[in-house]
Amino acid sequence: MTRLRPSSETCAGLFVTIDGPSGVGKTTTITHLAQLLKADRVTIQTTVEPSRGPIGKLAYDLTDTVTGPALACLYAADRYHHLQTEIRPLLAAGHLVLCDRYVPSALVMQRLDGLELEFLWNLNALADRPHLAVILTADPAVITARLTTKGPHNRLQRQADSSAAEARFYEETRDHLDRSGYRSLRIDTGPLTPRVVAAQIRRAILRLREPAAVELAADTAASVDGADR
Ligand SMILES: Nc1ncnc2c1ncn2[C@@H]1O[C@H](COP(=O)(O)OP(=O)(O)O)[C@@H](O)[C@H]1O
Ligand SMILES: Cc1cn([C@H]2C[C@H](O)[C@@H](COP(=O)(O)OP(=O)(O)O)O2)c(=O)[nH]c1=O
Repeated sequence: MTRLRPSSETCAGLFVTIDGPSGVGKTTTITHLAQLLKADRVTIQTTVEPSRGPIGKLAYDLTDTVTGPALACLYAADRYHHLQTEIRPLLAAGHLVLCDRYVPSALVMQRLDGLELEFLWNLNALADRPHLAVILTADPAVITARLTTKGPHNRLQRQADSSAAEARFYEETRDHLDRSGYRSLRIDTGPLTPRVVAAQIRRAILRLREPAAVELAADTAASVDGADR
């Protein structure tokens, strides 16, 4: 199978993506993670897919009425435009880019529409590989409860047993990403507060940036872990 383009190995910044079933806690975790990284004086930019640009808005608005390969192409088109207009320039300028949903979401959500993993992988083959792909998980019952609190937004999220199906497809997706050379980090968020989840991701990011920084920052991270569990 085709490999995704390695993320700008020559770029100055770091590209970190966060995926996981709808309602698992991606957006909440990113808010905490951004706070932690800003306190570390890391220059970060958060972004989201579908993007806030014209193709992203179209994909979001049409998710209830457009299905299958047509919808998959809309999300992929948004991703390529997002990379070109926003993500790559930020990386080139040395930012840490945190993206709420990326290719793994396509490999899961469009499977809920009956598409094959191989088709989706090939459709996204030219999308840059992130330096770190975080996959948040939890027991499907926990995810369903969180999604119910939030309120499902669209046709894909309202399907019967969608949380269980997403959780299952994420397991397959993560195996596939690992075999394809992605560096992934899986976190079971069931027993953890969002701040502890964020602290775990922060440590992985610091390790990527400069291994020596982990030791320097260990005290702070440990106090966050301990205080919020
Ligand atoms: N680690 C966590 N533990 C408990 N509840 C959480 C956790 N993370 C998120 N939540 C709650 O779950 C709901 C969905 O979170 P959200 O971040 O919007 O999910 P997503 O972006 O993955 O759809 C929110 O009510 C949020 O407060
Ligand atoms: C990035 C991406 C998102 N989506 C869908 C998943 C969500 O249902 C929707 C984004 O809606 P949103 O309400 O922002 O979901 P969440 O808060 O759970 O992240 O877009 C795809 O179907 N394919 C994709 O490639």
